Amino acid sequence: MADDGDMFLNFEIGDAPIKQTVKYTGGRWRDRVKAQKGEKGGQDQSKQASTARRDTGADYYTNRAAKRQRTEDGDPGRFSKTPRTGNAAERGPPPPPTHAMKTGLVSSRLFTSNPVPVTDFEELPQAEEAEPAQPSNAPLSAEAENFLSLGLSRRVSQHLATKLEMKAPTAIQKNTIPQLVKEDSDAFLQAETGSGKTLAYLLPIVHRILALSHNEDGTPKTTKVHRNSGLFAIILAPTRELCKQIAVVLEKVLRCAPWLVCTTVIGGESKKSEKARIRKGVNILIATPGRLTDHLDNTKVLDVGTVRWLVLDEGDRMMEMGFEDDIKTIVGKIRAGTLQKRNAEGVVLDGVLPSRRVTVLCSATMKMNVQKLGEISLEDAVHITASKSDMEKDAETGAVETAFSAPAQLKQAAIVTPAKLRLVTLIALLKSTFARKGSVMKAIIFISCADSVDYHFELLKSTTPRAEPEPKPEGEAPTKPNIHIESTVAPATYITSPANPTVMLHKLHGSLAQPVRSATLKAFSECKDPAVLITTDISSRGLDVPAVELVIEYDPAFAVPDHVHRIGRTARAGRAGKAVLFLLPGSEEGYISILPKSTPIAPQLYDSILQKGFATNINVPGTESGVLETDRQSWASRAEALQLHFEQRLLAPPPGATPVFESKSEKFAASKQGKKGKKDAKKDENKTPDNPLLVSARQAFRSHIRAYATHVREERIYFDITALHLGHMAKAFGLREAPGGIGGGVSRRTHRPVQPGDKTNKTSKSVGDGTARRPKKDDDDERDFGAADEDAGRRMKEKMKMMMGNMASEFNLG
Ligand SMILES: Nc1ncnc2c1ncn2[C@@H]1O[C@H](COP(=O)(O)OP(=O)(O)OP(=O)(O)O)[C@@H](O)[C@H]1O
Repeated sequence: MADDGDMFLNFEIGDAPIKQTVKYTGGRWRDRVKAQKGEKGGQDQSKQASTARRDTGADYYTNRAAKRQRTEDGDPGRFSKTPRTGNAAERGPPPPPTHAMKTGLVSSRLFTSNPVPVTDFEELPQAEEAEPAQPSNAPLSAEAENFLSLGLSRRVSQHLATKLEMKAPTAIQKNTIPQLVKEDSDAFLQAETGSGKTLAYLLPIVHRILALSHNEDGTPKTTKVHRNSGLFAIILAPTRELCKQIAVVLEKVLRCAPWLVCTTVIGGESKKSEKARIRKGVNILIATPGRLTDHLDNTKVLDVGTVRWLVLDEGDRMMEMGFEDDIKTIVGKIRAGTLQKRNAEGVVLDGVLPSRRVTVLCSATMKMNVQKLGEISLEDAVHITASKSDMEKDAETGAVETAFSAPAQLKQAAIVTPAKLRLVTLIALLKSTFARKGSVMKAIIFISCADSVDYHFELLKSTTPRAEPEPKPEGEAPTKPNIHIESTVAPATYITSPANPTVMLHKLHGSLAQPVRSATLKAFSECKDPAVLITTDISSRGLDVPAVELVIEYDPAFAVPDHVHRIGRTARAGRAGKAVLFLLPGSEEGYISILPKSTPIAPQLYDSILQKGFATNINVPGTESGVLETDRQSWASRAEALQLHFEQRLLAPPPGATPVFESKSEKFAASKQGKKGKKDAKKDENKTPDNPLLVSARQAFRSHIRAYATHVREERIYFDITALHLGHMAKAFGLREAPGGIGGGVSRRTHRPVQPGDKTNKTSKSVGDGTARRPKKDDDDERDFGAADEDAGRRMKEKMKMMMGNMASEFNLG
């Protein structure tokens, strides 16, 4: 069945519902055509429609769908590369008729020509049915274990219990702390996400530095230690956010020893002020590799002669981000200098601090590059895991074989959603998640790239201007608006409900200026209202926001270990959590089979999500009634009306502008309608300014498709760009057809509208076929899809060639 409804929509602009010719079904073909012509009121209009139909490529859907049905191999054991197509109606209970079907009003067809999942969902346990498992990353029982018995001083243990409310260690802390307190060997810590690895390495370091000036019982020694006594530890982490987070944890611990000082040196901040802080004296330095290398080269006052610990947190990520050379330089420089046995003030360090330089490598997952990092940085390291039996096994075999998995208490589900329905399913899921106040406080949505994050944030945020803050009583200073979060935090009207009227939307990615990134993360962490963070993989590592109860992978991770880190943002330290993965029907369903799971991942069909999410009205910002008007109150008609609403928003001309057209075919058809020549249409093209949301949608779509081509090689069998239906995927971006310019000269984040708070508008940098190497960055960032790898570039080209051959007219590629 062709997606006929779409072709007429290509002409439609503005908010008002548009009259469409009634679509006739049943009966003989000739009669249907006759009736259709009669309805249209004449030969001319009918001709025009058929031209438009050809131009928009609507026939393509019919042919392609029919072809798919014919080539269906029907082997249920295999994931067919090209999924079956069919109506939702063919797969089970038919969806309620859409309001378009009933009334002849235009709707955006979502439920036709969709691929059918290859999994038999009825056979599988549903997400809700899974038994809750015992938490695997929770603190141990306080009766059985405490920090004092692990060898930490009374001062530190009491501080943890009374001020930080941590009475007992987690399993990884139990196994790490005694080792690092007593021994001086290198260590490789590997444990689940949210299991407390940060304190596992920080506490022994603080304990041993504290021992320079204090006895075991807490009584002071004659030696005094202060910020100028030397730099004793360096902690490296891949992202600025993670560095700041580690610093916050360490500062809390150091409140029991306020004479010790830690600081961060990270990219995106003033080097001058970092130098000044180093000059004032620091005992523990937390840094991103790029910035530390810079300081080692240029900041003379940075003396690493007293450094006893080098911690590499999220080691695999640092390798992945191209910091291998920086890490080699750092390790080399630290090892090169003579180890000072006494500090400048004559305090004897050896015996209390390790008598050699200790390197600690931390990771929740194990990748090949971690082994390489181990070779660069570790010498005879002990492998420490949460389970003693794993450690014993590894010690016996001499190998590091511990499998990584998600925390046992984390509930996981996969929603198999056709591309066209992705956007409305996401909103339905969020709507039902936040339906009741207090049910879920915070959710994180992972999206493939920064452009797409920007677009989804703009699309979902409220369009109504924010209310002015209440005036303060006289004499009181007015609260200053936080300028850093003006463009990254906004109410999310579409996903609210009468019971939960305020949900705050946040966005975070690596192309935002550092003060904006920090302020946004802070706003999300401290938000008292329910909150959603839309983000890239920049937030997948180490981020610890305790109230995150739901993680949505709207775009699957580029490699399985990244998936484990992403879902690990919830279910931390023994808390409950849920993770939902969006997959397309067909080969993507097979991805579930390679995911490490402590509990089964229950695949779910999108129908139930839509049904639940759109059981009630959808709130829409900026309209008089405040809700989305549909003439039928069924979930399916609400879904289609919402999709149409988004498509209309994208096509609405900016205030005071002439209408904007999405494709050449639209321009051509519109020029014919208005009895204009092609020349006039060309003139219009020059005059018509694009709606910024439409520009953003196109850019997001392009970047998303490029990103899709960069899944790791082993997983491309599931994420096959050549099997992706670009037209359907465009719908998930509110676009009526896929924009061109995906495969050719790829420009790096340039067409994105500049937003307040963004870093300098990076100049356009064409990288030809997308094969250029990633530029070396000052610091952390997420993937840059302008510079997709060579292989991805080739596959993109293949895909484009294939698409060009079949449907150049539909997608306007060229
Ligand atoms: N002994 C403890 N008792 C209670 N809570 C703890 C304990 N140790 C750590 N936590 C809490 O557990 C959470 C997760 O800790 P942390 O961020 O160190 O985990 P992680 O293992 O490094 O996770 P990831 O691999 O995701 O980076 C933090 O909120 C921390 O405060």
